[in-house]
Amino acid sequence: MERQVQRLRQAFRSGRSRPLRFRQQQLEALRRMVQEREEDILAAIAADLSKSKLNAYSHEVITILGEIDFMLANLPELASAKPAKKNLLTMLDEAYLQPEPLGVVLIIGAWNYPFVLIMQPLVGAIAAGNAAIVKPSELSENTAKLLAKLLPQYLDQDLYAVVNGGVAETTELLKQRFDHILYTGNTAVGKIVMEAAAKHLTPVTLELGGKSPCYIDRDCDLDVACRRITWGKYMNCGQTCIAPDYVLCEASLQDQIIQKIKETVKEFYGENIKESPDYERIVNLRHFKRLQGLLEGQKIAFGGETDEVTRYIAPTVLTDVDPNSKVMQEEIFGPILPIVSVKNVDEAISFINDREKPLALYVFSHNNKLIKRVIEETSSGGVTGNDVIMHFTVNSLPFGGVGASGMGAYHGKYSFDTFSHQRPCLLKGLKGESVNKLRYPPNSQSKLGWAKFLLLKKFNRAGLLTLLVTCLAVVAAVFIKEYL
Ligand SMILES: NC(=O)C1=CN([C@@H]2O[C@H](COP(=O)(O)OP(=O)(O)OC[C@H]3O[C@@H](n4cnc5c(N)ncnc54)[C@H](O)[C@@H]3O)[C@@H](O)[C@H]2O)C=CC1
Ligand SMILES: CCCCCCCCCCCCC/C=C/C(=O)O
Repeated sequence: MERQVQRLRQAFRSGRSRPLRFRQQQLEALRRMVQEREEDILAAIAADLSKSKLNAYSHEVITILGEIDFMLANLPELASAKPAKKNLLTMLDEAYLQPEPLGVVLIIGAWNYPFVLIMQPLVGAIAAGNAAIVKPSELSENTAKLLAKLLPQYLDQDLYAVVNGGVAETTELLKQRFDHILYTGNTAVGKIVMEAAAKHLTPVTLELGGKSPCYIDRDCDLDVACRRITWGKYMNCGQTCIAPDYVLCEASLQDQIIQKIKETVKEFYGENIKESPDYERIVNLRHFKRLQGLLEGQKIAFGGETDEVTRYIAPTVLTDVDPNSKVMQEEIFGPILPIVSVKNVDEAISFINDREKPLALYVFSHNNKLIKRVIEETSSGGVTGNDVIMHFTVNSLPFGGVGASGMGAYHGKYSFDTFSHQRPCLLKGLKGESVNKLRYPPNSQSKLGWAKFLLLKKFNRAGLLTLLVTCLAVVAAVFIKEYL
């Protein structure tokens, strides 16, 4: 592994990944890969997650094609130097921010959206001019194998590599020195990644999970709210990092919500959910058993059927859930939706604030002021009002967590920035020493006065005019002294 990282570092140092034309070519090759190998990609995702090809396309492929198109359309602007504001001491100089690639970056993906979670960060890493190693999850082995086969066929092999494997291989990989690590997965492993990165002072982006709450206000269209929640909760069989984890609402709403979600489940998946091409399965037996454990001792409003052989768990709603029960202590990551009753929005806000900061927060209400208040008085990675999941799809919004749900963010411009260093550059000429004398020793009261004036003074319009005249006078004096 050490050799592999060295090989990538050498290729990065050659400067090959930097020219915009090269980055564009690699992104175009990536798009060609997705288009030409679409069938293989859909089949791999389908096999990993018991997912229909149609859903594999809309959950994963669309996102990546959109991200590549965004980068290709915006790369020249994103990569360009941005002029910076100057102070009076540097007003004749050139000041700008120059985005530069970080070097060799590592991207570690999770199994639940195995294609998106590798490809979307990779698009950002390439666009920003880096070399990259990607490590897909071993739990989604079909997609992992396919990525290891396809990426070298389309991308520059000296700059981009795939490492496959489980804990042992990832542990070995994490011993190497990288210039950035973007990790997606659970919080416990997030800490392991951060600890390993600290040994090399490598910055990290951690895309973690958490329990994303969903508050339903009394003043709300419950039909619409329940349809949207049903979609976001049971998509991918609940194995979505930003799925609504649990519902908070007043006790009087509980029965209606249960009824409406039940009707929507029937509308979406039919009478026989097991036969529905739109309903996935739990990824493996360990997670299946974990989820079965969360159902123990709970009051099941509907659903609750399980089948170990196919790892099927029916869309389930739990009612009157005790906030101290196990299902409310860990991220559910499955098709189980607990409803916890609260007296009012104040109690909902306290409930949310008493727990770790979630990755997403959802509020449903006709009352925009209430939505804004919940946003104002809580914290979370992202928010969608009157819907779920959808903030993920807006690539002008950074995607990431806060506190225990992660650090850093990506998507669109934010991916480019995550994998770039914004290098501050100040370019001065070699003239103007008479002004510079103000900052050279020996210091004096009058020099300090000038320094205060030039660096601290705030000007109104009239002041600015006076200043302009003063500056012109200074420039004229300098000019006369140095040239005449
Ligand atoms: N914030 C986000 O964008 C997302 C967050 N997630 C979160 O990820 C979690 C689910 O993913 P996991 O089950 O963790 O996926 P996972 O089991 O696929 O693990 C994630 C990655 O970590 C590696 N890994 C596992 N154990 C390791 C160890 N001891 N040392 C080093 N590397 C190790 C795996 O090989 C894999 O590549 C959920 O909490 C979910 O909310 C999932 C998707 C997106
Ligand atoms: C008109 C069709 C619109 C289809 C929109 C589909 C949006 C699906 C978004 C998938 C969400 C993936 C979220 C990934 C989170 C995670 O990695 O867990």
